[in-house]
Amino acid sequence: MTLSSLAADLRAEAARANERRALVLTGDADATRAAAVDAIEAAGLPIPDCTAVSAAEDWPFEHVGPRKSRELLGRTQQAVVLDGHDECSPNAIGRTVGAVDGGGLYILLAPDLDSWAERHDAFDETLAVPPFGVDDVTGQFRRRLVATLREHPGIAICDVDENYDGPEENAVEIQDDGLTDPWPARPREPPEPPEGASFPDDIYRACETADQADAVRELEALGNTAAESAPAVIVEADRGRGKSSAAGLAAGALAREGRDVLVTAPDRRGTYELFARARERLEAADALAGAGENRIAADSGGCVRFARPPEAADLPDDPDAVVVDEAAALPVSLLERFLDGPPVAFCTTVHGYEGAGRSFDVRFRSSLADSEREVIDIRLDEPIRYAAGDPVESWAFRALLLDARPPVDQLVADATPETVEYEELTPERLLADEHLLREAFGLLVLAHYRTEPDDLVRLLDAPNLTCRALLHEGRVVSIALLAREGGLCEATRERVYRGERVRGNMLPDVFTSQLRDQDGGEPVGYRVMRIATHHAVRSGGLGSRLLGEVEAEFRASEGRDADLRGEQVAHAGRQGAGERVDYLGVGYGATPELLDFWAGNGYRTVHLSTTKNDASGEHSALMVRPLTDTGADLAGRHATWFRERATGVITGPLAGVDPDVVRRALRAVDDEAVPAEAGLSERDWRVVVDAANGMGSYHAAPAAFTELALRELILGEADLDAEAERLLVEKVLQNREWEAVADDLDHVSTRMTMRAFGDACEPLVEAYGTAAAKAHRGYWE
Ligand SMILES: CC(=O)SCCNC(=O)CCNC(=O)[C@H](O)C(C)(C)COP(=O)(O)OP(=O)(O)OC[C@H]1O[C@@H](n2cnc3c(N)ncnc32)[C@H](O)[C@@H]1OP(=O)(O)O
Ligand SMILES: Nc1ncnc2c1ncn2[C@@H]1O[C@H](COP(=O)(O)OP(=O)(O)OP(=O)(O)O)[C@@H](O)[C@H]1O
Repeated sequence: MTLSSLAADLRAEAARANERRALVLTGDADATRAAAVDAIEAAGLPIPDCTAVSAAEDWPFEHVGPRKSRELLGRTQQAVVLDGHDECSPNAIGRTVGAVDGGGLYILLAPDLDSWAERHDAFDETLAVPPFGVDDVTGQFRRRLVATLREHPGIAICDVDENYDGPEENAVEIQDDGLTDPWPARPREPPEPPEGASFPDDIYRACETADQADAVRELEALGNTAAESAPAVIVEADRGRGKSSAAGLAAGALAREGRDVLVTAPDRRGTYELFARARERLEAADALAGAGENRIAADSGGCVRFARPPEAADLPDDPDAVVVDEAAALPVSLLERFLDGPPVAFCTTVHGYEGAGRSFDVRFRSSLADSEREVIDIRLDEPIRYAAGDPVESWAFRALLLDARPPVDQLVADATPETVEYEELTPERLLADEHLLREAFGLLVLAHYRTEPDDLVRLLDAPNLTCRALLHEGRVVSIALLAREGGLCEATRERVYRGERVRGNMLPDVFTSQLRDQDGGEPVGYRVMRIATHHAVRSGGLGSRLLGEVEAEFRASEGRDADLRGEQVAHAGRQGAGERVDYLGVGYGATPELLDFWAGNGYRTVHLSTTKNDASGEHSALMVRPLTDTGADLAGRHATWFRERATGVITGPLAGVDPDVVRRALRAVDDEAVPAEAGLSERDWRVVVDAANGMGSYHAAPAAFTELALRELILGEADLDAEAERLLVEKVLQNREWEAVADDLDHVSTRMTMRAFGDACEPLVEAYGTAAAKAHRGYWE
């Protein structure tokens, strides 16, 4: 069999079953590239519908660079060539494989499969974070990838000779023909418009599958603005089931009725299909009044418009309905904000390339249940691009662990801090036990809305990462992914101080370049990149136990020789085994609950970022738990600097932040960062004492109140209740107007707020007042 006939057979079989087939061409880079073009021609695939993702540029069809694979998301092509010679990232595989249509070919180019794992490519370079070099990156992911390619049906593997000069010669050795002799696909019946539907028939006739028509029928609820409790429609599907299109058809129908539909998604490009469907429906009804980049308008006055997630959550211009596409890739705190608005649809990919529907389910369902919303669930199963059971999709799920999930609830329900074992999950251990790997990765996916296939390589191959877990009867119930940071040599520290970025060293980078600490990159820290406890056993102390175990393990390094540091660590093997660790740290999107968790485990605030995370709208909190004297020095000076800049940044860039975030971040600042004396003058104290007695005003000595508020929010010696603390944050630190504070605290009048402010001053005088201050109290008695 020649490459030509194999390509033609694969294509014919794919077309018959409306499935895809994969063709892996291995060997010399140029030879495999030439063979890929020949295979596409021999298969008779139309050139305009083919794309190569490759660092090489000489292709007879569309070509995108290896870092631009995102451009294929949501698109449909007849063939996609992923050129793995220069780099091969799981994200690129995930994004490209879903773009191939039924009847098409997915072509993967790779070096010799037996030695692929040992080679280093450009993607490996991104994993080699200082002080590690690319040689420290292992090839475990590729080893596993090769095994899955060899095991799965529907995947042809051919070795291409270095002197390849045409598909008809014997220049290709077929290792596996990948043919499965499938049943022909059953023809798809066009769906009928359902009875009693309120959207016009043409909307339903435009649906591709019965599942999609059912989804659109349920999405009619978005027009239900009169309902007592506005509905929340959840649309879940794997990729390519037409959920974005369903939302687009519904949005088009609503706009035609004159409704204002606000659409949001983590990435504007991902809403291309949604807008395309809405626009087609308006055009078909001759109702399109205009189309701009982020807005299409109907002649009824309705529209479909896009806003980025944090802005959309403010519900600009009061939309009549909201569609959140790829909702699983957004943080829950942001999704919750849509529950205060009009009818809303959340569309999520169940087994996606970024964010997973399962995690959305686990994390967001309880918020939905607590809301007043009527919840309508829709699931689309029938694939549109290709038939159900497509072997290439099955392979991609397995190879990238897209369907990895934590253990089922029943197996871990009895886990407590007493029943679990603390363990290091080494890549070798995870690879030897596919169950464990799936459970561990499944739990990590839950930990963070942005976990993506590339994280699998990081887990298996990155020299700076290490994984610890608690296991209950062999099942992972709590997991932490730790990144080794710092220990940078002087030259690197100097470069960072001068503004150069240093990869994979988040805390040292912020300490040095943003916070101007020339020595901030010297101590060695382990940053908790991700931590997650199985949802069935949260709040049972497991997360804290895991952090406690990590601390005990790394604290044991205290007595170690401090000479084994810096660049030398790279030679000490993965994660620099044996070096002394100065601190544990963490940086995360700050919410009141998470701040409590970290503070409760002894982590102390050293920074609150002044800019918001693009996707979540949250500010990052950076916290540190020192383990050695060097770590304590670092933590101590940063805590002091944070206290010193706190008033300036809280009145400025953090003025709009949730006061509970500010309160808890400040309470987690080390008490040592606060000077022994409050430093108020006698007159300042008189103003404060008078304020406590309802006289004078905050404006008589704002700096004195600011100093006292900050002191109390860190030390808590006056033991104010939560409401009084919020008042101090909003009025004194964030400098909001009395009306705004009264409104936010649900006070009936500003007078009530001012009185509450006076009441809060009394315990401050008691806790921190000088003798003279206390004496002045006598004046009012
Ligand atoms: C770097 C990062 O990864 S930050 C992101 C952390 N991970 C996540 O948010 C993933 C989802 N959440 C989880 O997996 C868990 O809630 C964790 C890891 C945050 C905490 O693990 P648990 O095993 O529940 O911790 P543990 O039982 O020791 O402590 C729970 C305490 O943390 C706090 N807490 C933190 N997050 C939450 C939350 N979402 N809801 C309620 N309490 C929370 C509370 O103070 C809670 O105490 P309580 O139950 O008495 O109210
Ligand atoms: N009703 C429809 N009319 C025309 N094309 C459709 C329709 N529904 C789906 N498609 C096509 O099928 C493909 C998948 O649809 P869509 O993007 O809506 O699905 P999805 O579930 O959001 O998938 P993904 O997560 O891959 O973007 C797209 O190429 C789209 O053009």
